[in-house]
Amino acid sequence: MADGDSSDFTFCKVDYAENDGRLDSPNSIAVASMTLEDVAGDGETKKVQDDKQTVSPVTDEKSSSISSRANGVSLQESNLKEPVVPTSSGESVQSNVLAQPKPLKKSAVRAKVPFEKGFSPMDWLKLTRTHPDLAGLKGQSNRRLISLEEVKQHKTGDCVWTVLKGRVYNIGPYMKFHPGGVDMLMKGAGKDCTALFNKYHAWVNAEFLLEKCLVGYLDPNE
Ligand code: HEM
Repeated sequence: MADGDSSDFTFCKVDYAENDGRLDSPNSIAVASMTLEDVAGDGETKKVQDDKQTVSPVTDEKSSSISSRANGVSLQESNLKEPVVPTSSGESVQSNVLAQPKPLKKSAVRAKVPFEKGFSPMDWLKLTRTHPDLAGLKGQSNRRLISLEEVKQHKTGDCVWTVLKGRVYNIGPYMKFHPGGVDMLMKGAGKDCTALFNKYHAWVNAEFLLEKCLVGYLDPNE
């Protein structure tokens, strides 16, 4: 920019001058103010944007407080301290929802373990397509009822059984493919892992992922 040029930027300036010093109701909010002179350097002064651009808040003239007509929420008299919730009868009720935020539910610490080469989710999908008997059924039906006692007896090697949402799976072949690692998956070995599963990733579609690992169903009469 050539000498003598001037530029003046003002961002988000709130004008309280005509507002008796109160902070609840600005009369105008300057969004951006910019004056550029001699932009092209040809001696001709051009005003790119002039004067204060103001956005007036939606104002209730009587009370000069901000009110949102779109959602019917009024901040009148509240001085923005507490949220005001509209009721079905149309009146506004003071709410302390924001004043006392609910404590966040502590979520489980999640840590992904790097995959060994050949053990990515895509490799698992390929394996399930080429090896239909990952459950190790050897011709047995995968619709039979299985007791928890029998599940407990399968905790090692290629035969690691777990119960998930009433189904019994052999998770042995899935071990090295599990994104949470072998150690984590082994916590479900020989027992019902539904609670642990939901704690870490209730959204995971195990029914699909472990389809070929289905051994049977947990006997509900136990
Ligand atoms: C038994 C069937 C299970 C299946 C099919 C399974 C599957 C998965 C899948 C697909 C992910 C990746 C999730 C994502 O990217 O958002 C994952 C991650 C994980 N899983 Fe499992 N899981 C099983 C059981 C368990 C159990 C019993 C535990 C804990 C004891 C566990 C702990 C974790 C952890 C800590 C992660 C890493 C967290 C993350 O994704 O950031 N999983 N599991």
